[in-house]
Amino acid sequence: MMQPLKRTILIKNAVIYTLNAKDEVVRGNILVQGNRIAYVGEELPQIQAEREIDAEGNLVFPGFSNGHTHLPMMLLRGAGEDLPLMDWLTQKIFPLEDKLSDELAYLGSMLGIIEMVKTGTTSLADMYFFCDGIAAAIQESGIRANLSRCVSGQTMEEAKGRINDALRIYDTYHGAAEGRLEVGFSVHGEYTTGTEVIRKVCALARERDAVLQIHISETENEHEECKKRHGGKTPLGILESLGGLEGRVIAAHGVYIDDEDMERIAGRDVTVVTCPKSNLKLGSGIARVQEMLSRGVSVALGTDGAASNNTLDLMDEMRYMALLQKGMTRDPGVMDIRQCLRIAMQNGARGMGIEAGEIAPGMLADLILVNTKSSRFYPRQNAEAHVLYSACSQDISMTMIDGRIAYENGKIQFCDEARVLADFARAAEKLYR
Ligand SMILES: CSC[C@H]1O[C@@H](n2cnc3c(O)ncnc32)[C@H](O)[C@@H]1O
Ligand SMILES: [Zn+2]
Repeated sequence: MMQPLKRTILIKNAVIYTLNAKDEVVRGNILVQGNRIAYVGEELPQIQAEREIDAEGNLVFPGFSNGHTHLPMMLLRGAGEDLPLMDWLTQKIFPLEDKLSDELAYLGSMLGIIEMVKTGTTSLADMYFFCDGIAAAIQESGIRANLSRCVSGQTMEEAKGRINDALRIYDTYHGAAEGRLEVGFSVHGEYTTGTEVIRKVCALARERDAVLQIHISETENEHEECKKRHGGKTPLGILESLGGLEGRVIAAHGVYIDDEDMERIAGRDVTVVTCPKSNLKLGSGIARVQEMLSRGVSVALGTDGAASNNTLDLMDEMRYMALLQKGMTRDPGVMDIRQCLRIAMQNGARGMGIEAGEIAPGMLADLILVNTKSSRFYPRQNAEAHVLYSACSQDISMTMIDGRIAYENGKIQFCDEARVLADFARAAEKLYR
């Protein structure tokens, strides 16, 4: 018998969907040592683990990765309904955002992370303001995140304070939380931000090899107005001309990116994050995900904020994505199950440069257990189809992030959920007063 090791967790008797290059499914065991996966296979490691989990009847997958969200917008859920994007933003969201603070952003983020972890999310890319509050929630909860302070403004004068704050957030938090928190840079969108400001933020990201996140071609109006203002150039065309496609990019939404745009970004370090529910709810449209994939564009999945979704549940989101693409293309053969799982669990992590999204030795231990006891998993023949088409996030029995159990059998492990909910409710009362 080997010596006991610190923070060693042995998950036994599971059906493991590795999402590795060979797409192997293993009936066996996973050894987690520290924050990484040490072993995956049929053999039972002869080790005295700190914790043994008998996962009989459970499936293991990499955790979901949310490629685009705004955590504090949990506070704004239900605040603006049945409106198109620009009216939603200007009439409902911006006035409430004027009343936010770091304390509110912290509470909104804590509740958002609780919802995410309960629904199997292990990493996220957030762009917002009040990033000190968001960073506190990320650090306290144990989730993995790429965080960026959003910059907008037509002139450098207008954007200067925001750019300085983005740099302060980078200097303060990049690499914090034992490396779980990385900091990127973000631009709200071409339509709210002048070209010199975009150029500057792109350069800051590139110089640091940091991720640049931006809303891109979310609505037809945004896409067409950009072309009118810039001699036919699309938002992605503008970004390219400003040096924005040379580094690592998360392009959120991409509903209207055209064939030329797809050619522009295929093979580059650009991940288009599709947010199907937010796009449906705001009446923005349906992204051409299948077309992007067939042209070699990397696509990941995001929820956007809880004010436009209105959940942060990627299992639900993944199903919307699959069904919409089949319906839109009138081809049930597109978006097969493994491809959907990769988009929801692997591509976001890759876009953020996170070594997760695959259950394999050496990878970060970010994974979920899905319990198959409910009738939703019967008949027993095609469990992965049930995960995509009939399961619900309540079937997730455990979420592990960085080798730590963040959620297990209905209970959040990193905080007192009832206390967070009570604090959040009190703060929201004041916000809406
Ligand atoms: C970039 S975060 C700051 C800013 O963006 C607003 N926002 C949230 N969701 C969307 C969206 O889908 N498109 C455009 N802008 C969005 C948020 O309310 C903040 O003001
Ligand atoms: Zn957004």
